[in-house]
Amino acid sequence: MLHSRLTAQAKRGAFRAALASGDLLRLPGAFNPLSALAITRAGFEGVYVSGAVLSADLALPDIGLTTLTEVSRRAGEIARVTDLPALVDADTGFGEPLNTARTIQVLEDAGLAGCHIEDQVNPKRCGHLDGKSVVPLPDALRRIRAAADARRDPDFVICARTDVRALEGLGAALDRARALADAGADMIFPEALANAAEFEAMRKAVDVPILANMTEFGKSTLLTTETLRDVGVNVVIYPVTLLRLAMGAVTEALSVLAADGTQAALVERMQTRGELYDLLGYADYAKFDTTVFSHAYREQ
Ligand SMILES: C[C@](O)(C(=O)O)[C@H](CC(=O)O)C(=O)O
Ligand SMILES: [Mg+2]
Repeated sequence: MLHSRLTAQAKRGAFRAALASGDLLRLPGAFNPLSALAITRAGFEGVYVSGAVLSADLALPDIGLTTLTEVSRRAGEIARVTDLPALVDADTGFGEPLNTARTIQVLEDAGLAGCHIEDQVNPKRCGHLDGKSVVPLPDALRRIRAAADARRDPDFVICARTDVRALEGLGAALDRARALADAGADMIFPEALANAAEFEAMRKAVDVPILANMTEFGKSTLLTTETLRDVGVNVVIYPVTLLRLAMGAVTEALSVLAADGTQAALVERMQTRGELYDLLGYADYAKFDTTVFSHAYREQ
């Protein structure tokens, strides 16, 4: 009931330990707190909070329009319902290095286990689209140093994302990843690597954990968990997968509803009332209510 019994600190400690284990941690993107419950129930190792999903949820494109307040609030709502660690997309840090420092503290307070900060120029865009650009290396390093210095819980994971691969090639991405790790990044998110061989090269280039972004309709081949494990990836995110599936179902359902004049044909594909209540832990709330009621009754 109320879902998470763990403090944010405990989740961060567990995330650190899991990263150090060398196992592959799978983090599907939650599009709301309820989907975070489903991810938890399904046995995944963590929850990802995507900037693309958060923007889309507000009916906005992913071009840096969302604010720290919006992101931290939604990410906090998601993080608090699960015992799993939640990693959030903090885009470019929401401003200059001083803003990035504040971002880290706000996200710590919101109960996140970590976040990633990228080296794109503002306004940023999806890492799998053309036309993006990155800041010079010294600026990228300043963002990461500011983030690392600001953190109060040493277990809060600061992941540095570099978007250099799609712009300057793999060699430049490997160089930048090394420099970001030296500047204090706990993990590297090399955006838009092409294939398994490139992840393998990244694995060899840095000593810190690396993250693979298995987003659909992008520049990266969709690799299986088996392949990702083989090349030594530590974290895999499926950032927009659940939202894309849900919106696919929504779009189709609307046309069936409009055509048939009833949702009857759709019912068998729905999560049932019973399944929803089970996921929510409805029975536990009812039990709690009874306890409160009996207690109050005895007092009278
Ligand atoms: C990971 C990402 O930053 C996100 O916001 O989820 C996006 C995902 C996407 O747009 O498919 C990105 O890769 O830039
Ligand atoms: Mg993003």
